[in-house]
Formats: sequence, structure tokens, C-alpha cells
Amino acid sequence: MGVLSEIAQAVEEIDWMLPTDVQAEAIPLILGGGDILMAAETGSGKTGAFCLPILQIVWETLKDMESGKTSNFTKELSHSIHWGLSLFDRGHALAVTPDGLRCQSREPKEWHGCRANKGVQGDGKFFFECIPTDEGLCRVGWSMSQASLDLGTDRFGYGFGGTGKKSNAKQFDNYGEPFGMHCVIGCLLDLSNGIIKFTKNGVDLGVAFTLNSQQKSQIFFPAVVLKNAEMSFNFGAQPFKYPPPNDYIAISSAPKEYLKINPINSSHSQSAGSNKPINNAPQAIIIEPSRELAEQTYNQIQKFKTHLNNPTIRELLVIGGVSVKEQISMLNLGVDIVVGTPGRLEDLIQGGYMSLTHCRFFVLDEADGLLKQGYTELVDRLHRQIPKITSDGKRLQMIVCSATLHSFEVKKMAERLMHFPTWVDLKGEDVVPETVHHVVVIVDPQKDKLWQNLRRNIDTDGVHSRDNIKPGNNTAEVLSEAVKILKGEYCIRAIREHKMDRALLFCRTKLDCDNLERYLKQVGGSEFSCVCLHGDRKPQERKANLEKFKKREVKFLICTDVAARGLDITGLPFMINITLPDEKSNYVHRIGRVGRAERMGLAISLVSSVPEKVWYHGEWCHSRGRNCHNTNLTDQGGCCTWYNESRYLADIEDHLNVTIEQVGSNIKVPINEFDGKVSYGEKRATIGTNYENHVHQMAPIVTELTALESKAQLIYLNRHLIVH
Ligand SMILES: Nc1ncnc2c1ncn2[C@@H]1O[C@H](COP(=O)(O)OP(=O)(O)OP(=O)(O)O)[C@@H](O)[C@H]1O
Repeated sequence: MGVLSEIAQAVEEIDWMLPTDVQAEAIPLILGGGDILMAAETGSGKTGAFCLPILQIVWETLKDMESGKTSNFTKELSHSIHWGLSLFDRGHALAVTPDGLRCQSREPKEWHGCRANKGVQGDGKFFFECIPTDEGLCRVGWSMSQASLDLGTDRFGYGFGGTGKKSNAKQFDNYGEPFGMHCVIGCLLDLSNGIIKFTKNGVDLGVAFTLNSQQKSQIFFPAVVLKNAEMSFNFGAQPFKYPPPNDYIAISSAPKEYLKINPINSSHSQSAGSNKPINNAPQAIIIEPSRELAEQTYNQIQKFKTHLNNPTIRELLVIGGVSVKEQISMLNLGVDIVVGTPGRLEDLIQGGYMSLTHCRFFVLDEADGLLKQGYTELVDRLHRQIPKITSDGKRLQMIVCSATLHSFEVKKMAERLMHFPTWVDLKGEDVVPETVHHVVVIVDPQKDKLWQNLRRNIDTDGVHSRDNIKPGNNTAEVLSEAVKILKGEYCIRAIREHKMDRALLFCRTKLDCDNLERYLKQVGGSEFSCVCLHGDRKPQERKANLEKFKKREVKFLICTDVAARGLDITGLPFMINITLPDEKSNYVHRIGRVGRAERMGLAISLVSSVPEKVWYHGEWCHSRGRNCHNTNLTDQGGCCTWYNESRYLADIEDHLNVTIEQVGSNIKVPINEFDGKVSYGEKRATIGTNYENHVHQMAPIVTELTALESKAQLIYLNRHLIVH
């Protein structure tokens, strides 16, 4: 795993002998300080891939703090010894070298700018030099603290661009001449006379801007803005290539009385410079889309840190539905890693109970799910509040992962918030793991008339309570109701056919879950022992039900999409989609609850051949579904819609680029390389045989290699002997 031996020991104790592919790729990248987009199939060990390196770095940082070690960066900041570009007052896609003398932005479409860590105010004539060290677009000059970082686009900034234009307040006028890579640009500020001008390779380009007395009295900072370019600076620490006219001095020699520290620099450096832990300021924030998942990640962290002592890492679970008071008092006692759901996390941050000053890891697990749940703005808001450079001079690292990361929203977010992120993406598209055998059963009420003469059937959701749905009327409503009844029967048939004694059953709505729970209990008692997990159940019940299922006290867990993502139930062999999700990525997540950690799993989806009318309570529904009986369609202001599962199936197949195998209504899964050769819930037993084949295949190649090797050695020896 490439991690500290204390962490490796804990990993070994839970029987992880080798890193999974995604862990092997991601752990070194995270340890190396990169922003990571981690796309890997369900059950491939993504949680460990980010928790292990984060634990290591958090622990090492705590250790450094404890031993009083401060980095050069911190010392530099607190003493503010030299002039440089500010590491804080800069655009998020602009990188600055630790010495502050070179910057780079590789963003091809946007401008990203930066100001120096110090400025001047008052009187005097000041000079600095800069050189574009790359192709690309750039503008340099002077800006006041109110100016936007996009130099020259408001009235507080004065720039000179490579295209030979000067700019202020968005007005771009011809000035001097164009410049490019290797040209030496001098930036001159004459506060005595209110003049800004520039030189190119020592040639004075004339007055660019004149300042009125009010402008003259402001603080001016050296500033730059780049688009896919790089630039180096000399504020006077080195001899200038083209020394300025006599009366100008290097800005780094500005007399103390005229010198001003960039406020953005210093406000951060006060907290950063001290580099002391603050109790309620964690180093890592991990956001999860559901309480269950947050708890699961939290539990993993606890296991991984078993042997990490002196200092101990303090982790905290911050989820809704439990006492906030306790969370606040834990925060006050001190936390290093926080795992939580978005709502409660934001409450604590905006309420001032959790500080972001020391956060150096911002992790979005199941990122596409978070964004689809509408948390884009929340994520942006939190990201804005986290300092981009930490107390010990390390950049904020953002880690984003999911089995379905290939979505437009995620890519947009990555462009907006992440800093040259590396994709750890083993397949390049959303895929279903080879360990998941997924099949579809078409539920066709026109062919299968079983629904017409059942003695007992599942309670349906009541969307047709006001329709005439007597069998015999071959209307869409009758068929829709028939589908609901048939699905109850097919679910039981699937369970019996595959002798399922452990399975997740996914329904579309909370009501469908409750109805199925009641029906299974009616039909089977202990044969179909089951519990529910959905948003209407109390937090304690949700937790207890999941525990019961994990401990095998009940056979079936009936759930909505709250349980679609991330839940890791060791060796779960089966899952059934009573209804397909309308969101194609959720299909991948739901079926990914089986076939995890190399064990095999069977996923059966019941898909209606006809449209089914279902509840759809949007924001227009005052009670959001509670006691709502408005069976009108949504376009008539109601809360029902026609659900077209065949279309969703086509969408899923299209997205995954596969045709999902269909099985008959008897739900017998034909024997193929999956069935018959594997036991669902167990690891594939055929690995040994493959290995034998592998040896057999490799043998001639190895023989050839051996011959070549000995030939090469002989050639070497011959030459050696000839030379001597
Ligand atoms: N290196 C390893 N060796 C053995 N087992 C592992 C290893 N890494 C992870 N696992 C196990 O694999 C299972 C799946 O891991 P995890 O929950 O992190 O998957 P995931 O990639 O996050 O899946 P999902 O996309 O569904 O959230 C867990 O039970 C975990 O304990």
C-alpha cells in the first residue's frame, strides 16, 4: 500500500493483503499532494484509496505540530522576509512557486491572476521586472487591493498585455508593442507624479496611465494575469536584466514607511503562521451522500487508525438526525478528520462551530450523487471558504470519487474547483464489475395473466384508486395496476427460485417499500423476514435495521435509493430491482451492492413491458407525498406520472454500452460462464485454473527470453574480453 507501517499493520489485520487497482494508483498520487478524480467500479475499494493516505498525512502533520516543527514556508510567512507573488491572493487555477517568483496557469479558457505579497503606498518611484517564460497570454502591471485578479478589467487595475495593449476598467488601447516569450518587461510606478509606464527589453514605452491624486494615494501591488502561460518575476533580489532609469528603485528596496503587506496574505498568515492546531478545525472533511455511508466510512477510518498513536487522530461523524449538541462538544474537544452528510456539515460550519482554517483535504465521496441531489452550490460555498493553502504551506487537496464519475456535472465541478486534477480511471467509462451477473426479467401483464386470479396480492400504491381497473378492461390503467401486482409475485418467485437467504430489494418509493415489507411478512413470516431502510424511518430505526441485515438476523433489506450508493455488506449474494431507477447511474450503484471485493453476485431487475403510473411528488406537492392523494398527472398539477421502464432500460444499456441479458418469467438464470461455475456471495473458484493456463501460455515465451538473455551475456563477455 505504500503507507506507514502502523497503517499497513491495521490493513493487514482486516485481511487486505494487496492494494486493489484503484488503491495502487490513487494512494501515491494523494500522498504526493495531487487533486484526484477517482473513477472505479463499485466495490473496488475506493474508500480505502482515499482514507489511507489521508490518515497518513493527517497523522504526520499532527506529529510535526506536536514536535514544534514549522516549515520554511511558515517561517517565511511570519517573517515576511522577501517580496514574491502571494500564495493566497491568487486565482484558484494559478500556481505560484514557493519562492513566489514564478507563476503558471494552464487553464486554456479563463484568465487567472495574482498579486504580490506586498505593495507600496505614499511616495517614490518603484520598479520590478518580469519575463514570460512560455507561450500563452499574459498581462502585467499594478493593481489596488479592491481590484479583481483579472488585471485591467476594472478601474482598480492597470495592465500591459502581450498583444501590445494597455488596459484599465475594461478599456483596451494600443500601447507600446506586443511582447512574448523571453521579452523582459519592466513595470514602473511613479507615485510622486502619478505615472505608470512599462519598458520592453530596456526600451521605455512611454506613459501608459496617469493617476489622479485620489488614485495616487492608494496601495499598489505588482499584479499579473495569465491564460495558459507562465511568467517569472524579479522584484529586486537579483540584478535586473535592464536596470530602470536612475530615479526608480527596485520595489524590494521600498522604504519601510511606504511598504504595505497584502492584507489577504496577512489575514491568512496570522492563523497559518502560528501553525498551531485549533480544536474545531479539522484537517480533512469527507462528505458522503447518506448517513449510512458516512457512518461506514467513519468506521473504516477507526479501523485503519488502530495502531496510529502519539499523537492520536480524532475523527468525528457529523450526520443529521442525531443530537447536534454532542457533535459541537466533540468539535470543541478537538477533531482532525470529519466525515459527514452535507446538511449537518454546513449547519456546523455556518453556525461557526467548525472552522475551515486547517482543512487540507476536501473529499466528495459519491460526488455525482451529491451533485444530483442538488448540493452543487453547497459544495462551491464550502470550497470558497476553505483556504487554498494550509498552515504548513501545502495546497488544499480535493478528492472526488464515484463508480459513475463520467457525468457532465462532475466535469464542470472539476473544472471550477479542482487544481489540475489527475484522473484515476481504470476503464474510462462507467462499468459494471465482472463479478456482478445482472439480468432483466420482463414483466408483461398482457402475456402473464396471473394477476387476474390471485387470492392474495401485494398492496399497491393506490395511484389507480379512482380509476376503473377491473380486469377485462384492457386500459393502460388496468395494465399498470397489473404490473404492480405481478412485481410482488415475481419478487417472491425470484427469491424462491434462487433460494435467496440474503438480498437487497430496491423499490422506487418509500410507500412501495412499506407495501413490500408488509406483503413479504404476510406471505412468508420467517421465510421472508425483512426490514426497511428509507428516508421516512427514524435514524435509530434505519441504523438498527441495517445492523440486523448485516448480522443476518433478517434475510431481506427493502430500500429506496438512499441505500443505492456505497453500502458495503460483506459477501452479499443477491439484489432485486423491483423497479428500475430513472437515473441510469443509480442502476450501476444499486447492482454494485453485490459482487464486491471479488465476490460474485446476482442482480435481477424486474422491468415492466407497459407504462406504469406512479407517484411523483415534486416541490409543487405541499406535503411532499405525506397523505397526498392527488392522482392527477403532473401536467395537470397532480402528483402522478407514467413511468416508462422500457425506456429507462434502453438508457441504461446505452450508457453502459451493453445489452443486459433477459431471462424468462420463471426467473431461471441459464447456465453460462457465470451461473453453475460460481456461488453467489463467494469468490470465484476458478482463479487457480486460470493461473495454470497462464503458466502454460507463458512457458514458450519464458524459454525464448532465457535464450536471449544468455546470448546477450555471451556478447557482453566477448566484447569485454576483446577490449582487455
Ligand atoms: N485491498 C483490499 N483487499 C481486500 N479487500 C478490500 C481491499 N480494499 C477494499 N476491500 C474491501 O472491498 C469492499 C469494497 O470496498 P469499498 O466499500 O471501499 O468500495 P467502493 O469502491 O467505495 O464501492 P462503491 O462504489 O460501491 O462505494 C469492502 O468490503 C472492503 O473492505
